Amino acid sequence: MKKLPANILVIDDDVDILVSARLLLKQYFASVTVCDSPKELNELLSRNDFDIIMLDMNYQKGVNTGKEGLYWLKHILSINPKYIVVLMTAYGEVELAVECLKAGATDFVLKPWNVEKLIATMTTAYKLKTSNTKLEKAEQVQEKIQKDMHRGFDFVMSEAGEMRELLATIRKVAPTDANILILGENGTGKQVVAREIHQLSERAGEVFMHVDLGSLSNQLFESELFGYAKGAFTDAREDRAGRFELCSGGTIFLDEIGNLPLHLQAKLLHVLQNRTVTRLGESKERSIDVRLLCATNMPLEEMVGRGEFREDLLYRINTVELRLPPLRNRKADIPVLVQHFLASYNTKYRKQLSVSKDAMAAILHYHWPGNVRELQHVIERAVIMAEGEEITEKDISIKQVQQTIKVPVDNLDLEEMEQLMIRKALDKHKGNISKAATELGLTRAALYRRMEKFNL
Ligand SMILES: Nc1ncnc2c1ncn2[C@@H]1O[C@H](COP(=O)(O)OP(=O)(O)OP(=O)(O)O)[C@@H](O)[C@H]1O
Repeated sequence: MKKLPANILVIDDDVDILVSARLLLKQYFASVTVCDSPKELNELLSRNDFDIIMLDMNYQKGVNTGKEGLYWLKHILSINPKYIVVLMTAYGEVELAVECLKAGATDFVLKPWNVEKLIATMTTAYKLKTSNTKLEKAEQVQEKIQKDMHRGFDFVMSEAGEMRELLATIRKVAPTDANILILGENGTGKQVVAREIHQLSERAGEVFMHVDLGSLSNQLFESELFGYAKGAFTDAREDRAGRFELCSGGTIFLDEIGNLPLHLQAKLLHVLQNRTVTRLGESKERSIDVRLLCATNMPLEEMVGRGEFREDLLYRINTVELRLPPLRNRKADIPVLVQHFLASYNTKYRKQLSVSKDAMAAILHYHWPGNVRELQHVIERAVIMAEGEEITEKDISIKQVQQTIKVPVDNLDLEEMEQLMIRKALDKHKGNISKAATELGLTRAALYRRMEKFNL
């Protein structure tokens, strides 16, 4: 028979009872700790994460009032009201047992016990513990999910051109449990890709937890990620699980990992190596089972060279590295993304707009410093502003199109100069190929060839 993964503590001053409880329970449950004095409770509870505590009612020879048991029951529940306590009472102590149930005990067993009844009681108590934990986790996770609800995280990517290989890699690595580091400029879609990986993994039915490390202060970083015990700091009014515990079974996405200060990098490394977390203000370690995805727009390898990022942490997080190219280098994605955003904003603003050829040409020739995020905003604004049936070039408010590109006079790299001049001409003429070609003294075909060469 498969043992239940329960961690049980049995407290009784009668050593014979402890020996037989241990022998019996070990056959059905993963871990059984025994102790002959409730005075050791504080120490035991601070070091271990017990699922069920089996507590005797009397600890002094000749005293059978059960008052001591009631006292220790209350003591345990004052440490954490969520503890599952099963009491051991003798025949004739029914009134006392009822009093204990009112005080918060989960159940009681009669001594001497009937083996089947004892195992059934302990199994039910363990199921109650796990469903309470799931409920607690669900409530806390719900809060985080609610925040994400209004955001659209549909993932679209062209199957053509530059992105084909990247898509293939995403599909290949997603179902594995490999740690993945996603690199790319701001707004290139690192978070969308992380969510897609989670969706394509075996953990899809579990939680996806996004943690923006860039927005957490040092103090918050530890309590948010690892949780805390009541009283660990001034505002810690109750025990709270951290994000790692909350998403156990699922995926954790550490965004902006490059912002993590060195001393916290060491803590994170410890968690990843041991697959356990210790809540602030506690000493016991709790196991976690999470898949790790990280993202950054910072050059982590250079940071390792400068001593700003731990090399051992880098190797732990980048089993697979995905580089999301900036939007300007993945032109095949632009029409797909435009249609995607157009469809969703048409629905949102109750319109049926399409994009005119001129507008699409301008979009294709812009260099999108803000990447997909900027494109999304531009399309939303255009949908709002457009008056006819089409989005025209004038609805596409790409301010930077008009900005002058400075040609560095000390740069003598001919290819780079050529690229800059072409971009400058295209910007000046808002993506109009004929006008840009005339200005550059090239035929349209020659300009197209160069644009292809430079991926413009
Ligand atoms: N491939 C994509 N398909 C659909 N939407 C996308 C895609 N890539 C990006 N987006 C949209 O662009 C916006 C920015 O994406 P996301 O937040 O994933 O980028 P990021 O690289 O994580 O940005 P930052 O580095 O600034 O946090 C989001 O609103 C997202 O929905």
